[in-house]
Amino acid sequence: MRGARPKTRNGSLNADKAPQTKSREIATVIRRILAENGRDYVWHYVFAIVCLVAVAATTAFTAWIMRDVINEIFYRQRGDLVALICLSLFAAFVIRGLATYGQAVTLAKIGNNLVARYQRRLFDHLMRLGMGFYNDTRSGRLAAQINENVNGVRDLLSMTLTSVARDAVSLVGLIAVMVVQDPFLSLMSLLIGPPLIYAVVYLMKRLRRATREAVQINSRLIGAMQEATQGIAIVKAFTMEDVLSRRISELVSAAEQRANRIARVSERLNPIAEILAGFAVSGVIAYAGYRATVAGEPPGTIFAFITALLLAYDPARRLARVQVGMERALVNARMIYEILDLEPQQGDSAGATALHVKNGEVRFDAIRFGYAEDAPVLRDLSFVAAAGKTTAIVGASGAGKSTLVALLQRFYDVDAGTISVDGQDISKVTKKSLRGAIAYVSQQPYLFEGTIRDNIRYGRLDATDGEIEQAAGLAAADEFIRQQPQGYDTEVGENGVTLSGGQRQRLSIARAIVRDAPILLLDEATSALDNESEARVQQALGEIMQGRTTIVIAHRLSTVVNADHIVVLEEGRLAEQGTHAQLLADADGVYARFHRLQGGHGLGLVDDRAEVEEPAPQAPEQGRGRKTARSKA
Ligand SMILES: Nc1ncnc2c1ncn2[C@@H]1O[C@H](COP(=O)(O)OP(=O)(O)OP(=O)(O)O)[C@@H](O)[C@H]1O
Repeated sequence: MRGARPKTRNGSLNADKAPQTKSREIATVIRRILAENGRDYVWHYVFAIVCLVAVAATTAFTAWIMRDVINEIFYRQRGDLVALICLSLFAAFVIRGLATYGQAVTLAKIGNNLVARYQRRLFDHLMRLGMGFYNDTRSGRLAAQINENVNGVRDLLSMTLTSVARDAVSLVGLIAVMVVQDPFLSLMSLLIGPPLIYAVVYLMKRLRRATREAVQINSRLIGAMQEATQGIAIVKAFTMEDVLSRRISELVSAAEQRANRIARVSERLNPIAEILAGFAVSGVIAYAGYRATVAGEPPGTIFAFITALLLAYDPARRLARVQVGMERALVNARMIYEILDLEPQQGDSAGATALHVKNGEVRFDAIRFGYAEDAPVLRDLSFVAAAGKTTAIVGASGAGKSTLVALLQRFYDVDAGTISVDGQDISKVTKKSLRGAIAYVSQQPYLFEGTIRDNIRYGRLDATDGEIEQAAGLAAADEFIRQQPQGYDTEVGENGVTLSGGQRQRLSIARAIVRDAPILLLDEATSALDNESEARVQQALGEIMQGRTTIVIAHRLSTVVNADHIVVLEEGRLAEQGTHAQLLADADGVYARFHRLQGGHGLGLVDDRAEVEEPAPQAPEQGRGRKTARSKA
């Protein structure tokens, strides 16, 4: 059952592993990209290939025709052929221009569509990955890596196509022209092939590691910048600007160094290729010059040969370079597939059915759970949150309260025991139906890009505007929403920065009200609320708790006192449970002890004096409780 826990780290993006890429992996990855996407682009590819072959053919033709230009026009003085040769040359250039345009636009279209496809696919996949993945992955870094890598998938395909269909075909055509014109000279020129291939293979190896490191450092840098700007208030409050600037500056330097290293390695190909080409061209000219001067050979053949040789140099250099570029694209594509190949966790079990909630009783039965194998967080925990009642969970920080709430929503799977809703094991029902039956108000409300109305509507997508406004009214949010510049249609800033903590909290309560779910999970906010808005939030929560099974991680004394049932956790175990009065009655109990020692401030409780109704005195210790309560009045 153990699922999306740190084990997913194995597939996490931060692993700094060196890729064991073999050259056939390029073929494997390209085959996979083609198998997954190729079918939809067949006609686009056919058109692009026709264009690329036209480019190659016209290029070879311009070299070929040079022999007739020299021999027929200049050497034999055939004026009648001038028009024909010039027209055919002009036609070749026109065709080449149009074909180049056609292939470039088609390839760009395929490439852009591929990028869009992979972006959609990645996001859909990310939404399905378990919480364990997000525990291990920094969101800014992830976004930067996706952005950087997704282009690699596009480049890999377009580079392959361009290099194979245009450059390889051009090269073959031009070599054919060379061989037909002069086989001996061709052999001489082709001698530079083996050292060039050796240089490419050597450089590719060097480049592979540098590329992966560069992607990782760049995404770390962009992620760090994003985190610094997101936490700008803390940065300023703690005057962290200089420290962060220094840290970012180190990352910037590292990224700069990697980029320089990549440039040095990949650009090394240019001087190597130039030297080899210079060797071939000067060798050919020397030999041809000898034949022309000593043997008196007409210049046409040699001229056509040299034209073909010079024209062949470009595609040959590009083909060599494309190998280097492909190496980078391959690293990018592999990193994309590392994310896509991560198994989504907490999938629905085979034969999972929809959860049917009648009363909404939630039962935790002998739960055991830990985020890591050898660090249990919850141990043999059993209790029942009665249908339609409020159950408060209290316990010291780190006792496992939030973990409990996460398990009920199946963010993680339990290691042992069962959680059931109305007798149905939650691991055997669909996640969608389970989460559909739960409305969750988190301690730190999260607002998404969009308007206030959109943010409330995320509770239930088919909610009408009327229902949204009614929910906002119940959450005591309607008034401040109407005071916003565009009312309900006001765009919220990033995570609602333009709203106060209390306002954000009330919007998230409105979202939960709109959901209209039978089970309510509340992680009470203790911060960011002034007395007035806290009272309003309390009142709003009171509204929606009516008649629903509510499990609340209680921080306020009033919530605990008024709860129907209190569950006290200690180091992941059930320490005791009962009502406030029952728990206080046991003077040696954990709850009473904390209450006594800390006068109501213990157990993570907040002293919200104005809210607390004085409980009936039942035990001597309760006198202290009352004292606290009374002093609040
Ligand atoms: N995502 C996580 N990965 C690993 N360990 C975690 C994770 N979340 C929580 N823990 C650990 O699990 C234990 C219980 O944490 P939990 O958040 O459930 O406590 P809590 O009772 O809600 O605390 P608080 O009142 O401070 O929010 C802690 O020791 C914590 O370090």
